[in-house]
Amino acid sequence: MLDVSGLGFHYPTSPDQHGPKWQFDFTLAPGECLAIHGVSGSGKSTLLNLLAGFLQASGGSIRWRRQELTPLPPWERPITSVFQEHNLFEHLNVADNIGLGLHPGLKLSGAQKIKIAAALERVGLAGMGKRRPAELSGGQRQRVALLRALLRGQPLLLLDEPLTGLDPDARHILHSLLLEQKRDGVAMILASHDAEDRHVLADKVWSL
Ligand SMILES: Nc1ncnc2c1ncn2[C@@H]1O[C@H](COP(=O)(O)OP(=O)(O)OP(=O)(O)O)[C@@H](O)[C@H]1O
Repeated sequence: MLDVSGLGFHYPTSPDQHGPKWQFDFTLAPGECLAIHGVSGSGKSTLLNLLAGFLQASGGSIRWRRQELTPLPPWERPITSVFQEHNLFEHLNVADNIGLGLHPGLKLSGAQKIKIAAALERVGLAGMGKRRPAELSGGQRQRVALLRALLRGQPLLLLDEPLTGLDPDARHILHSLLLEQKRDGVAMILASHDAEDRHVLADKVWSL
């Protein structure tokens, strides 16, 4: 169970200004998806960045299976994030970008390489493992970023508009991939403006 309690945050602003402030409280069970939506600037990315550890909360707690996560740096949290900037490494090919999710030093077994090729095929990118990210379309890069995240196998997944701009076929494939993750017990938080994504994936919808 993810238990977020009294998680507070405000962006530092100049002393005579008062920036926006948030306090988040919610729980999420393994396999559940919480969708958050709201107008631009309502704080969706702020919440995801707090959970991922890219922003430090001013108070409150984030507990996963009773472990307190707030003191941990992002890489020690049981969390994978897929944010809007896909953060692919341009000097690595597609297969190696995904392989980083399996082994940070890219020491991959034959079985892991086969797993990467199969994952690429699953999302309609068969045979594209040797390409560089610059040789892919925006939607293809998005799929690579999502695969890298999923193959890491972390129990918590944070998704910031992961399917925006994809064509209907690609969306359909990624919906079934994400539903599979839920069945495997992965808990997810999805920031999405898209009502269909929320309808297909979310167990709870929260308007910020
Ligand atoms: N580094 C920052 N310093 C000060 N204020 C910030 C900073 N980053 C974001 N904000 C402000 O915090 C608020 C929430 O921003 P956030 O990016 O979380 O919104 P969002 O709901 O994800 O928006 P969008 O849907 O446009 O991505 C906005 O008013 C924004 O201007």
